[in-house]
Amino acid sequence: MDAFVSRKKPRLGSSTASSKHGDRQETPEEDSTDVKLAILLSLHPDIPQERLLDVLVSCDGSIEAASSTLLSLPSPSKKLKRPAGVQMSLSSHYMPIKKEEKGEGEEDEEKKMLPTRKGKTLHLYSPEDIATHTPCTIIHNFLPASEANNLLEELLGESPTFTRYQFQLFNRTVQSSHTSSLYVSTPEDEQRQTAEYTYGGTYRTDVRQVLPTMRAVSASVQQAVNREIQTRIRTRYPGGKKLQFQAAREWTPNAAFVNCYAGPAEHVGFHSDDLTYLGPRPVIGSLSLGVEREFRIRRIIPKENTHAITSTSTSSSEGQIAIHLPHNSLLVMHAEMQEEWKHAIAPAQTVSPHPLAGNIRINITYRWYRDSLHPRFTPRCRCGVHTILRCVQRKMETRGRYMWMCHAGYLPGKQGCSFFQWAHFDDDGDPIWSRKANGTGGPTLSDFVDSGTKPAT
Ligand SMILES: O=C(O)CCC(=O)C(=O)O
Ligand SMILES: [Fe+2]
Repeated sequence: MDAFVSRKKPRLGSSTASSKHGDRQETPEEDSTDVKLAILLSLHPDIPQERLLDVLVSCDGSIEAASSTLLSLPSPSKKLKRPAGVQMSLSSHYMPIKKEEKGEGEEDEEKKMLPTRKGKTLHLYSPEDIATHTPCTIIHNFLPASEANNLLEELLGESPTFTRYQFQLFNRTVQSSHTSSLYVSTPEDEQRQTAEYTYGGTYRTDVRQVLPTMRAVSASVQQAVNREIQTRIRTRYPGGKKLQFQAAREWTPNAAFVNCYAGPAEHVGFHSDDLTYLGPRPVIGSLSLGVEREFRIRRIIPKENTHAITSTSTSSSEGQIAIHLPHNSLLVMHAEMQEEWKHAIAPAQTVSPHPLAGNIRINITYRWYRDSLHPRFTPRCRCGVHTILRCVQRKMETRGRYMWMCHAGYLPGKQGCSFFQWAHFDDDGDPIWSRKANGTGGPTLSDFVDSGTKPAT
């Protein structure tokens, strides 16, 4: 939620949003969002605080713009699930850009400018539009229908015991609106995840072993995601080459957050996924089941300062993009996503019930935790909490650089030790340590797909 910062707040010790789930990445340069939120709350007392915050983010922190956006929103009773009159294809909206701006490895730029506007949301449905205008690609009807239903039922069976994570927001401890759980491949990994990995500075207690259908499906996810990555590199990245710090190796998921949104109001606010174990330029495979919901994305780095790639219109005047995620769709968040965009699942006023799930949406985000970023290797700060990896997003002079920093300042009742260290990576995104790392070798997480054959180290 760092898009609306206009003045600096103390580096550490002041609270901001952070999560057990570990999926929020916010820079230390954030400011008095609480003041802005309080003003908005006084102007719009009937609108939930989280909604106000989302709109404030989408308006770059401008109270005036947020307030007029809120006034123009339909009242709850009028809101439609799929907005009427919304474009189903963008072909009629393309605006040409100059030929000389074309990059090698990029598709024809003629079609690429996107009519997003601040405070407005552009709805995208087709895989072609999504690939062209966002850092994501989507595969609809990804699994055979019966397998998708089996997976949905398997996870619906588990979801009543999922938990809400807690995080700090404006000096208050609040709970996530939706529930989730973390899945890994083996019982040993379950144990390691609870004992060794921290999320937002605390250990996770709710870690589970992948269930049979989920494991079976992982192979298809792995295959499809790797295919999408290669297509993306070939067709969209400068010179047809992977991005700097993007892994060169095959993407092999070994951890997955399963999210449950039980009803239209459950949502997740704008965030970037935590890079601490994924490393820079990560790719995430996100499988949606049950009720269709809107995945909102918003660019946070001006296009001219990015490493790439997807050609949307120019930076600061862009609004949000909503990607519609129907049952059985696989969304791939590509390597440009986490550092340059934020994403959210927007609250909905209504949803169309799904025959098996009712009003519930289940989502699996398949992730690849790098062995080289196991917490035994990463820097420890003076207060004993694992450091977290962040990318500088706002500060112009250091934008795009990575840093290890203390997370304690974001925990309830804890002041950070202000530990800070620049992070260095090789071209494939594995860390280069200036001093000897904290540990050498040792067990790492097993891959979902071939954990049976991978030697236990
Ligand atoms: O539910 C989704 O599609 C996204 C969830 C998400 O952003 C996350 O788990 O980090
Ligand atoms: Fe996320």
